[in-house]
Amino acid sequence: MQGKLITLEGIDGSGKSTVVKKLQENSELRVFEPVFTREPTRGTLTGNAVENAIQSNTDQLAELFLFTADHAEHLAKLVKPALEKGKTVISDRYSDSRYAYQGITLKNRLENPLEWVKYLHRGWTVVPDLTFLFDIEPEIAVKRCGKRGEQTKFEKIEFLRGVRELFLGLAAEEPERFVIVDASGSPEDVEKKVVQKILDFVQRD
Ligand SMILES: Nc1ncnc2c1ncn2[C@@H]1O[C@H](COP(=O)(O)OP(=O)(O)OP(=O)(O)O)[C@@H](O)[C@H]1O
Ligand SMILES: Cc1cn([C@H]2C[C@H](O)[C@@H](COP(=O)(O)O)O2)c(=O)[nH]c1=O
Repeated sequence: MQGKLITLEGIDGSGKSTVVKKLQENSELRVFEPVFTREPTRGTLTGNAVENAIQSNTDQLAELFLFTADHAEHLAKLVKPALEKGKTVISDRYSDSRYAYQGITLKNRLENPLEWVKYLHRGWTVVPDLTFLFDIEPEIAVKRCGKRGEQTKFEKIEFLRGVRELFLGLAAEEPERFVIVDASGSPEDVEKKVVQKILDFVQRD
């Protein structure tokens, strides 16, 4: 039986990675031996190329193709093999980040960047079964990012305001796939909401 793909999305500083670390230590989830992963990937040719692109003044269209190449490698080498073995895969960021972030970075390059980026994925990507959208005010998120050290070009309030709106629009288009989580609470509160929903979802079938 095909495994389930669960993704966590949200603007920088919304607390996804903090909750993922808690999910990895959660004894109730450990029973399902989920495969934890992320985009951009780490320690891969494509992930390293993306990391370099983020740190430099890369052309936004080139950056989109690098993120998308990383997604293709991620699908081929990790996501699809795990799902085919019936594993539950939990990814910290996935394609909805590309739609939301590059939907903004490319807004002056393409007529309808969000739709074009979605089209780029059509026919070969794997659509998640369940996506948690960590929703938070960009002002709070950027303040959190500030506490953890150097900031990337994406961690700017006005930019993240646009990204947040695109994320919320994606969730409104697919209410059966998205669970919007108020990410302004404590890590423990957010983790509790996410864990319960995952348990309900994985045990449902
Ligand atoms: N619920 C929370 N309340 C207060 N601070 C938090 C909360 N969750 C995470 N943080 C802090 O905010 C910062 C960003 O958290 P984290 O890295 O988990 O966010 P993220 O969504 O994964 O960000 P990015 O997408 O940029 O990696 C960290 O310093 C973390 O300790
Ligand atoms: C997958 C993906 C990510 N991004 C952006 C979002 C973040 O600002 C950075 C790195 O992500 P991390 O969670 O902080 O490691 O990259 C993007 O613009 N497009 C994407 O497809």
